[in-house]
Amino acid sequence: MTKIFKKRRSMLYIPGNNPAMIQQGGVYGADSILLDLEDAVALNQKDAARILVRNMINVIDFYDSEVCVRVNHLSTPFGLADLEAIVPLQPSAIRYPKTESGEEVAELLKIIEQIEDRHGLPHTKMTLHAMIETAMGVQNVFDIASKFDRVDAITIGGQDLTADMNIVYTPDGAGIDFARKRIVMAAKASHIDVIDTVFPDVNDEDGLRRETEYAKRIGFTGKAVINPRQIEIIHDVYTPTDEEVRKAYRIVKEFKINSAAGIGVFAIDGKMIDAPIVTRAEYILRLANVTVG
Ligand SMILES: CC(=O)SCCNC(=O)CCNC(=O)[C@H](O)C(C)(C)COP(=O)(O)OP(=O)(O)OC[C@H]1O[C@@H](n2cnc3c(N)ncnc32)[C@H](O)[C@@H]1OP(=O)(O)O
Ligand SMILES: O=C([O-])CC(=O)C(=O)O
Ligand SMILES: [Mg+2]
Repeated sequence: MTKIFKKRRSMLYIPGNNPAMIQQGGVYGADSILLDLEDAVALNQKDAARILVRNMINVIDFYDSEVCVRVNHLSTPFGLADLEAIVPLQPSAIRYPKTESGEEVAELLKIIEQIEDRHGLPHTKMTLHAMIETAMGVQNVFDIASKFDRVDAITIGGQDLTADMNIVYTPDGAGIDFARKRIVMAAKASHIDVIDTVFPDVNDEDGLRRETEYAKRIGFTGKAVINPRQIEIIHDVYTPTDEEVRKAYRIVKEFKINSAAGIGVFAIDGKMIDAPIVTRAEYILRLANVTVG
């Protein structure tokens, strides 16, 4: 099953203990909202955040945004309570932090499914996003990405990963470049979404654009966001330009005509067109919601 074309360019974190931000969360047009019970919430606010998210999630209008909840890790005193409170409400996805192995995902899914069984819920509606943000997670990422139908996205958490590696997070991303590429490859081999880490300086628009363009170039399908001001830049980077769409349309159209005439390879403006180039063009058209008649 190919699940990679879900529209998930931007995923906006909202601290789970901030009712005003949650209330407003849907108006910014993010593709996804990430209601956070984990690192945006102070230890002494964990219970309050869980109750707030539980009470607000199904009464607030988040418009067209997909709604996901980031829970705490099961090794903390909060993880199980988070799942018990949130799974019955069936957000679009649970984002699970610091995922380190396929065994851990299997254990997590077992707990989620037991909760769903108790509430008479199917095991098919809500998905799981595994965050890869430790060196061990990077080592085991293919198992995490490929073994479970319910894992429909993986993400890199650059802040935690650099902390785990005892290195400094730098805007050039040098320390996490290997991890980024390895995580992308695991996602591509598993045909799931792959979301880049947050860009922490909300005032540095050029830096955000540069990092997003790089992440897109190496294969990420979207990016986590900490502030509404970051959404527009990310959508701009991830939305094909008119020129790209026109070019892709021409490639697919001429490919159809040529294939009908038994021709598999031809040239447009001197550049060779064959099957993989058509596949890339079709991807652009799908992102732009354009069909070739
Ligand atoms: C490493 C990690 O785990 S990252 C994920 C966890 N971190 C988070 O969730 C952080 C979320 N972001 C934030 O808390 C804030 O954006 C900060 C602290 C980064 C910056 O705060 P500020 O400089 O005060 O933001 P700013 O001045 O741009 O806020 C403007 C408006 O946007 C709102 N806003 C800011 N961030 C968010 C957000 N993430 N979600 C929804 N609304 C937001 C503010 O409430 C404010 O609304 P108002 O004008 O109605 O009062
Ligand atoms: O990038 C994210 O999604 C935020 C995060 O948890 C991290 O960087 O550790
Ligand atoms: Mg993290």
